[in-house]
Formats: sequence, structure tokens, C-alpha cells
Amino acid sequence: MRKCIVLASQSPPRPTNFRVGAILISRADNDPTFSDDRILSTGYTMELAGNTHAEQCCFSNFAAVHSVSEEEVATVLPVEEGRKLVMYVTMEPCGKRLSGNAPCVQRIIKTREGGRPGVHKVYFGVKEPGTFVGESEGCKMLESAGIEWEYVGGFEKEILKVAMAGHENAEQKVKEALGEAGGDDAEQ
Ligand SMILES: Nc1nc(=O)c(N)c(NC[C@H](O)[C@H](O)[C@H](O)COP(=O)(O)O)[nH]1
Ligand SMILES: [Zn+2]
Repeated sequence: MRKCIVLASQSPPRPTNFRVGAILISRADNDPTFSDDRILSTGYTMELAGNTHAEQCCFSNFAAVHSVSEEEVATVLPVEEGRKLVMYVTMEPCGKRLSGNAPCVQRIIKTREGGRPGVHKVYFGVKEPGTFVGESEGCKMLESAGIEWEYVGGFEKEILKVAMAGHENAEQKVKEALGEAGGDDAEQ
């Protein structure tokens, strides 16, 4: 998650989205300390041209290395016995985008097309604040697609400060979002 926060802080601050970082990992099944994790790709919001999201850039970067388009990334993601693909993102993948572009949950689900294992689980450090799309749908959509997710607590303040750096009175917004997230340092 710390690596994702560093990625997110490379994103150009905008009032119209959040600065998010994402990492795609190949993880061994029987490796409780995750010591055998292999980072396959990284991405951060607006890393690539256009109005791009961190998860989208993460997939795009991997696809580019394998000379396919982001839409076809499922065809080049590794399928290895005894290993699964997991994704770490600072913020819950979006289920809806004000711009109308394809949401990241859809892109994550797409990695499983053609019966491929695709992304097995998503870890994130904050639920999406209500700033743009109100109640976030990401988790529910992942669940209904059979993709596991896990909330990694303890990074809320750091993640939201980076995510909202481009927003009007960001400090106040972060405080409110922390209140939403129920972060343990919400009262500060
Ligand atoms: N998970 C995630 N990764 C990102 O890289 C990013 N920027 C968001 N942000 C979610 C937020 O809901 C959308 O940024 C707004 O809804 C505006 O939509 P656009 O970004 O313009 O498509 N969420
Ligand atoms: Zn997104």
C-alpha cells in the first residue's frame, strides 16, 4: 500500500478526480508473508494520456509491454499454477465515473473474460469518498463478479491527503472524508 501511495503522489493534482496509485502483483498461493510477490505492473492517475485512472494505467502499461491494447490485457496476463493475480490500489476501484469512461471495476472484471483467472483479489486503503459519485459501488460490483476484496486500514489520512491534493480546500475535504471513512484519526 505504501508503494501505491508513492505512485499516487506522482499524479498531477486535479479538482475533478482523485490521485490514486495501483500495483498488479503475481502472488504465490502458499506464501503467507507475501515474500514471493512479483510486481507485474504499476500505474497512477493520469500517468497515461487522457483522463486515465490508476488501475487503467496499470493494465495499459502491462498491455503495452506485451504489445496488445489495454482492452486485450486479459490475453497476456500470466496464468500460473500455484499463483494468483492481486491488485493493490490506494482507493476502492471506481464503479462509476462522472466522465462516463469505463469504470475500473469493469476493467478488472474484464481480466477474467474467456474463463481466465484474471485478477483474483483487490486490496484498497479507502472506500471512494462521496465527492463525485456519492455512495461507491465498487466493492459491490467486485463481489457480484466473484472477485474478492480487502480493506487495508491505517493509511486513510495519507491516502486521502494525496488523493484530494488538487481539490478546493483539500484539508477540510480530507477531514470530512475521514469522518466518512471512520478513520481512527478522523477527529484530528
Ligand atoms: N479508483 C480510482 N482510481 C483513479 O485513478 C481515480 N481517479 C478515481 N476517481 C474516482 C472518481 O469517481 C472519478 O475520478 C470521478 O467520478 C470523475 O470521473 P473521471 O475520473 O473524470 O472519469 N478512482
Ligand atoms: Zn477508476
